[in-house]
Amino acid sequence: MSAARPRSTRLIVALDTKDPAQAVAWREATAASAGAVKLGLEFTYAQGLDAVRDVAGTRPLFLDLKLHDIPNTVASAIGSLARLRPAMLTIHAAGGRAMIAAARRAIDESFPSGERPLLLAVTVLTSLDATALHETGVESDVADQVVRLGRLAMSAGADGLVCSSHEIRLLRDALGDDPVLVVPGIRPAGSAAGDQKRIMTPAQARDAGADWIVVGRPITRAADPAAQAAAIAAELSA
Ligand SMILES: O=c1ccn([C@@H]2O[C@H](COP(=O)(O)O)[C@@H](O)[C@H]2O)c(=O)[nH]1
Repeated sequence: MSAARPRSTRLIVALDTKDPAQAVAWREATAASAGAVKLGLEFTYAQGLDAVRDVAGTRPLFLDLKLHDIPNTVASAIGSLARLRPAMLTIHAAGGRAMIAAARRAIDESFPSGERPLLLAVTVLTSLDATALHETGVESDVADQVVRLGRLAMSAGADGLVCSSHEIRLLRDALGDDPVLVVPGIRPAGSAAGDQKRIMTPAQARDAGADWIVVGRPITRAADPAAQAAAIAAELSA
């Protein structure tokens, strides 16, 4: 394991809506508390790439489209996304070594140096527990599968991983401090889990070593999204 480096844990707010005006309102309400905005499948399929660019505005963009296809298609898709200048973009590690390596090459070829997004590989979705994972034919337990896919993705050229808080320490032990760990499945104490299965609080994720936490509904469904985002940011820096 490499020498520890100082880390702070920052907040990404997930703007999960089909409505551009709503997304902009959440972006503005959380601007003082969040270090980046996430736009993903819901918004992109509803409104298209130009709207993604407009809603992100000048905020760092976590473009969470979770690409998963044959290597040539993923590489071409990344070329099409380059005009959005995302700060981070996601692929599924389960797409395999050749797909991850093709994504790496596509980023290096499609983006000017200095403007390349972090290539993040999703390991095991935070909505999956052991039973749901086994139903897909994977017999390992969740943690082993996350570490297996994490090793694969990092050795194939990813910059970081999407995982739950439960696997952060295992990934750090296996891969050291280099991978950027982006962690959804975050629930402030008392929040409904919804469809998320592997959850922790913001402070727990910070203490485990997350670089970024991703929070959607606990902020966007709060009566006061600005106040909720500020409370999460305060919990991270406490
Ligand atoms: O494994 C994953 C990968 C991505 N996500 C995304 O994070 C947010 C979480 O939203 P909540 O409303 O806080 O549950 C959402 O945009 C997901 O697409 C994830 O949850 N798990």
